[in-house]
Amino acid sequence: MDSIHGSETEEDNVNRNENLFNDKDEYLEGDVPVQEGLDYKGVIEKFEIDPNALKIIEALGKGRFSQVYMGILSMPAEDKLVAVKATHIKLDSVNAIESAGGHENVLKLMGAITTTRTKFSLITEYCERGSLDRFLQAKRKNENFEDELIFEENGNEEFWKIQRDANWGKNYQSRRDNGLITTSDLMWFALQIARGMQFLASMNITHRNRALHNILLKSNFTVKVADFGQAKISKDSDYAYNNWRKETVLLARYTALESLKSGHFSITSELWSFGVNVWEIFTFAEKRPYSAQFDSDENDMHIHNFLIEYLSSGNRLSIPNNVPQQIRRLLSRLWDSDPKQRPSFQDCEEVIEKELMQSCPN
Ligand SMILES: Nc1ncnc2c1ncn2[C@@H]1O[C@H](COP(=O)(O)OP(=O)(O)OP(=O)(O)O)[C@@H](O)[C@H]1O
Repeated sequence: MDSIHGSETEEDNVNRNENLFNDKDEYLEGDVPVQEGLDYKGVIEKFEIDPNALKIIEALGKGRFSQVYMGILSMPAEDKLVAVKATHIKLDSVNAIESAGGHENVLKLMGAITTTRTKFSLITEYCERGSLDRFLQAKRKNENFEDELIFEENGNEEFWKIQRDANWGKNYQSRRDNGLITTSDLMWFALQIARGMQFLASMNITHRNRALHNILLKSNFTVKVADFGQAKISKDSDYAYNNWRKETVLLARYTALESLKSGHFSITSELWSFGVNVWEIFTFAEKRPYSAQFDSDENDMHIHNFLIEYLSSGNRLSIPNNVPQQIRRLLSRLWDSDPKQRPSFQDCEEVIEKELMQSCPN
């Protein structure tokens, strides 16, 4: 599947610039020392970027703690399109990001501005198709999804479209070029997330900030896990504590049962969250997880207790019909209440790769 490439369509850009804001001039003119109390760990010298080498082009979006711009970074050999994330929260994660940026499916840190701007900025590689949740939402909205699963009349056995139509596999590139995505593409996204997460796990980095909007997509359909480590906000001030509380509530829908109970995260709890990401992919991120059972304000603190009760009673997210049987089984194992029973990221990769070989052997 590594050879699969896609080109950007107009429709893919739907919503991408939805959150435009107009304060870039103010940002560009800022030239004061970084705010006092900003508790980032020192970025080693080679990562510090000269602000004069960076030109802001346009705003891309806004997170809860940050504003993101597209920019051009002048480098010795070439000029590069980059994303500039201006953030004012305390970060524990710069060192983690630095050391982790060596995998195809992990967002690459190009540098940081820590000394001369009003805002601390992280400069990362630019992902043309933006966040995966919005990309999928647009595909669903424009009916640009082709389900490749075929069920026998008795409904018990499933086949791949390619098993009934040998030409189907040959045309995947032109389908992508026409803006259509398929079940194989969904599995391809899931596989790449597993690879990125496996890499982070091998470096002992727990992602923690696991929602699908933190997964970004390049024009060639390469997935980049982003924003890892950034939820590790220190608890020693009221401000940070309140943000940490909000973060906990927002991420509860992605959090493993045992972590909801204990507040502790581990590689095995990351596996549960990965399962929720796969569920989001196959539901086109149309709704937040558990919104059928508990749809409320994002800051509703009750979600935490609700989920502990709901999941402890053995309930899980209901898996839609477009999920292939093997992936369905994988999800059930990822959501095992016993963390030891969960498959590893490597196991996940194997299962998804095997399915992809069936559905899209090209
Ligand atoms: N490297 C990037 N390339 C292209 N677009 C990006 C990049 N990073 C972020 N964006 C865009 O900017 C938006 C905001 O990103 P950001 O990471 O600040 O917030 P978020 O992840 O959506 O929310 P939060 O930080 O609150 O979890 C994203 O949804 C995405 O559309």
